[in-house]
Amino acid sequence: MTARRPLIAGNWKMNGGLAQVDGLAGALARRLADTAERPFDMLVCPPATLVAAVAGEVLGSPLMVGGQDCHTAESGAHTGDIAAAMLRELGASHVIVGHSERRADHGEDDATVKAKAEAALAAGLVAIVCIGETLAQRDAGETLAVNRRQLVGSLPAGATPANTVIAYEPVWAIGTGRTASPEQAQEVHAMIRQVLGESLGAEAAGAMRLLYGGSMKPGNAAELMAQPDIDGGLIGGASLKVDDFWAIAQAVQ
Ligand SMILES: O=C(CO)COP(=O)(O)O
Repeated sequence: MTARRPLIAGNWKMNGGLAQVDGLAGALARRLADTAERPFDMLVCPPATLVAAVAGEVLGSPLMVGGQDCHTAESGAHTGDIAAAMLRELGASHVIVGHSERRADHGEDDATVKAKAEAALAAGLVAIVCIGETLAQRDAGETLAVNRRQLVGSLPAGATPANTVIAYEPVWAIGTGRTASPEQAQEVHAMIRQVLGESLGAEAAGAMRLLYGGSMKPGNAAELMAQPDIDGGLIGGASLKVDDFWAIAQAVQ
């Protein structure tokens, strides 16, 4: 089995301002620089308005910067939208696509998410493709089927372990303080890796990073990331506090 380097990714969502450029991103970059042993990669995804400032702040440090969304097109008449290449030009290396909040708030379906992920790859960004079931779907016993459908429908053509990360984020666990149990998360992650194997082959599936997201905190990160198919976290609320985000990274074994 290929060793997968854990990825600790923070999704700031629509939070943060100029104060967080130094106070959050800068602080994390300094901690990373001061840490000799660092068995993980770390990424922050601030709002688009802060990507350039954060990228400038952390330049030369191991801390990576990503966007939270991109358009499917390279450019054009799409008021208010952002192209993947624009994020890349600012210094971003990653972009989140298909977050459940965007699927809900902006009606993004799997085909749109796939097109966004492909736009990200074309621009040289790593796509973090999000999937996850609602509580109603889980209660109806549809968890594995829903996640399989979303994964197959959202996976970009040309996905490799180097350019694509999958994030499993059960909608009912996001921002609720109610996290999936390690067993619940692992069950879905194992299915994801199996489905990836069917479309990409066993070697690529074994090397691709699968993140868990949904109320990941310092107190539950270790047991989640100890699961065989969980390779890090996509963290919302706890990524807005330097100490909490750092503590989650320290939970990597
Ligand atoms: O949606 C998430 C990350 O993308 C998870 O958010 P919380 O960590 O706040 O539950």
